[in-house]
Amino acid sequence: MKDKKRLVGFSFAWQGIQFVVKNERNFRVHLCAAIVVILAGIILNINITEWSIILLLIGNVFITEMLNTVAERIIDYVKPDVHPAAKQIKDVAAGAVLIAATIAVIIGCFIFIPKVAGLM
Ligand SMILES: Nc1ncnc2c1ncn2[C@@H]1O[C@H](COP(=O)(O)OP(=O)(O)OP(=O)(O)O)[C@@H](O)[C@H]1O
Repeated sequence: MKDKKRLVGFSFAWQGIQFVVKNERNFRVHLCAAIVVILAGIILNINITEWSIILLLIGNVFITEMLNTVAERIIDYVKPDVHPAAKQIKDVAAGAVLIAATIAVIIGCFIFIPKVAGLM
């Protein structure tokens, strides 16, 4: 019984992931970027520490993007008229994504630029 409940829980979680992939353009952009970075990691043979950092950064961007979607959906569900609090919630959530993505790009450059430069 507990196992069945756990499986149903996973299925709802999977539906949540499918939802953002299907409905959130920005999530798809991050997903494509993650695939490119993973391919680059394979080609450039990055080490286990670098993989750990890259995967943490990718996960961080995905999670932040999903929480941004949660904030947007809650506001849209509650359907306020245009309201400063609604604007602040959406803007802060979007700001979190921007910070996560910017840090991922900067650290990605730290890891990949020396490797690409080493090939030249
Ligand atoms: N109810 C509202 N009241 C005030 N400002 C709002 C409201 N809804 C949205 N906004 C403003 O419009 C911006 C864009 O909102 P929107 O819901 O289109 O999200 P988005 O960031 O474009 O996300 P997505 O493209 O993923 O839907 C918000 O960041 C916010 O500044």
